[in-house]
Amino acid sequence: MSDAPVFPQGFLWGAATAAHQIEGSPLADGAGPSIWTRFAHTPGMMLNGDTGDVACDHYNRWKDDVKLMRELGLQAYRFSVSWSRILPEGTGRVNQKGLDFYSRLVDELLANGIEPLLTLYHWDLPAALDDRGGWLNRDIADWFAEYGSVLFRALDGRVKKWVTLNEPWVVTDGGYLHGALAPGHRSRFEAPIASHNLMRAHGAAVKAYREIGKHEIGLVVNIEPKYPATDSAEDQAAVRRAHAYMNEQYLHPALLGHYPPELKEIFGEAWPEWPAEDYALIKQPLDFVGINYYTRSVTKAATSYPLNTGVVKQPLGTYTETGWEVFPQGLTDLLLWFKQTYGDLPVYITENGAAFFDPPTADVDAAGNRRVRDPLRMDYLRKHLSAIHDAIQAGVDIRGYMLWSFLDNLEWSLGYSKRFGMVHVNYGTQERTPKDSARWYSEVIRTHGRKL
Ligand SMILES: CO[C@H](O)c1c[n+]2c([nH]1)[C@H](O)[C@@H](O)[C@H](O)[C@H]2CO
Repeated sequence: MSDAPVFPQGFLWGAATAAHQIEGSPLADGAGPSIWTRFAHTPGMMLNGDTGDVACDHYNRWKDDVKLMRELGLQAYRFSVSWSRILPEGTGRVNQKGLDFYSRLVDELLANGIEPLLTLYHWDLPAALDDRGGWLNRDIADWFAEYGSVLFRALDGRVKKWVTLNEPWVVTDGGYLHGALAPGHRSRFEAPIASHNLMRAHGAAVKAYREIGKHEIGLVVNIEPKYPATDSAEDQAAVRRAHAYMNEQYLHPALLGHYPPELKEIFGEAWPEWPAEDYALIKQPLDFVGINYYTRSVTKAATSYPLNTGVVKQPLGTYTETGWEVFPQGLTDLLLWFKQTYGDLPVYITENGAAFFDPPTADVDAAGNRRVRDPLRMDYLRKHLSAIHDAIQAGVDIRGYMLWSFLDNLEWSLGYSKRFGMVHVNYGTQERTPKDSARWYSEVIRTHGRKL
């Protein structure tokens, strides 16, 4: 028997995407605009002026995409729903054609033996709600619960694994503090308010699910291990701030009912005192947590806004096209920290992957088959799956792995310049070509990890 890792029976192997990154047709069939429709059509916001108007045309090609998922042997598919397809004004009137799109998609997945994992919010807030304050308006907790309830009533039972939010940290840090993502605000006063309302909305949606749904619901966070650049007191303190800001800011209130104290230190007068009932709302019992892992940060004290930390590039490190260090050990370390800090709540790795330079068109090999050779991605994935197996062996309850991403897609404000897909997309022709990593992943799934 080879000593290759074998994953637990029932471990769920899949891949992930998000609505605005793959669907295209953002205003089709009565859908309302989202903040990303607006952001992408605001000059200067998107690299090369790219938009999500076409993307991977998944809104029209969804059936063939599900067929390809089956051919690749995926057991699960994590996707997100565009809120403004369901509720064009964000609340009130339901757009049945929007709901029908996702209902058909779920049925097609199930008919092909693929389990749907549905994310309610992957960053594409209805523009109509942004006009009413969006994540800065405390009413958004009710708006989000209303939206979630429409989907819970329509799809629960066919969908058995729900996620409320994808990465509240990125929504806040990118959308309200640094402005690199929609809605493009830059305020250390707005960021804590948006962040807190995101978590209130998460809690309100979980509460609503407990009244309507009969299956599982969780939260997806992006977390990243922070290692001190030196053992100096300044660098250790910088690690403490960076760790609290990214890794504890969302998991602590959701699972422990309080924020880490460092946030008050970081934001100072911009950190409000929240009412006790907010913490009770946020801390709803969860069935699982999704962890999105990409890289680590070697952290030092520095002058930066508002964290006063910096990341130290590793001279011997390997880096991806997005400038992230390849560091699989960080995933094992992080999963052990999660278990030690929050206990034995089930975990899914809901995103893991990398952008490397993949050619814009597929080659044709000697046998005439289109091929995209991506050895760096295969190496990245192999090492991270091995790191996950190490954590499982150490007792972390990891239930599944969703590779980011099923398709090359719109990398937000970086446009189509970064390719994360296991399947190559020729954006000119919309041709899909499974990369070598996809063929390899199929074998990993078929052998429960023995082919790592
Ligand atoms: C900062 O890394 C985050 O964990 C992260 C990385 N990623 C994400 N979050 C998002 O969930 C995806 O929509 C991105 O496409 C994907 C690749 O950038």
